Amino acid sequence: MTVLSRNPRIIVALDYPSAAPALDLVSGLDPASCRLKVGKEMFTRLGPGFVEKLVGKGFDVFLDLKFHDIPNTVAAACAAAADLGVWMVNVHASGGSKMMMAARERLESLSHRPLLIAVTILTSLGEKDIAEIGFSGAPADNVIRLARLTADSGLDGIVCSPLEAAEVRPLVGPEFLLVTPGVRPASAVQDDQKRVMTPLNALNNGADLLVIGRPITAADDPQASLDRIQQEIAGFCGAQS
Ligand SMILES: O=C(O)c1cc(=O)[nH]c(=O)n1[C@@H]1O[C@H](COP(=O)(O)O)[C@@H](O)[C@H]1O
Repeated sequence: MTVLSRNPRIIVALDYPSAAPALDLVSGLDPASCRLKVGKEMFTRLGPGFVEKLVGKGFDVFLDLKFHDIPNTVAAACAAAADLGVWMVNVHASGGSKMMMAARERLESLSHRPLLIAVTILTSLGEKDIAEIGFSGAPADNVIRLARLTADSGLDGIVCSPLEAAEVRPLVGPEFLLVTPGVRPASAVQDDQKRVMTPLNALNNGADLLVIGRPITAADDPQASLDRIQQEIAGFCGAQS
């Protein structure tokens, strides 16, 4: 298993339509104080070279492409991600245990083995949304079910909302990573997220890593916004390090 230091706790989601504003923000950041996420928008526009550039600057990069396909395809895609030098990669837990195990086994065969986590129930979905796609019960019940499946498949953690972290933690043990988007400072708008919590409450609820995008990237002063969030959680991070 890849060794993980929980700190730094914040993963900045670089969801920008072009490289310039992302690189502008990144130029003021210290790899020791935050991690970065590249998702579908930037990867589709800018490709692997952009990811390698961030890795080259010394950042832990979470490549968030949420793979969901047949086991062989997902395993090969995860290996391609590993070749970029990324720190973490994700798949959808609803792709099933065979898919997740194939991805894990492929990564285990490599010299650079990124962390592998699975998305449970997207944080933009509420109970009605998941009913529409055939999931019964509350989002939390489904997160718990998929968290167990992910842990049994030998992955390193899950993506869930911070609302579910406290319920999931005792089921998966202390080492299993709970990576939580749906994080909003008290003053921020919710955007399209449905299951949200403030950064400090998310950590107190058992989240390990906070994925935060628009509260930082869409702010007038992204750096100041990130600094405020860092200050909000500084006491927690100091106490845990
Ligand atoms: O896997 C993810 O990172 C992810 C899973 C999920 O359930 N919800 C979710 O919002 N995300 C990602 O986390 C980021 C959240 O961005 P903001 O809503 O702008 O903070 C986006 O890049 C999403 O793609």
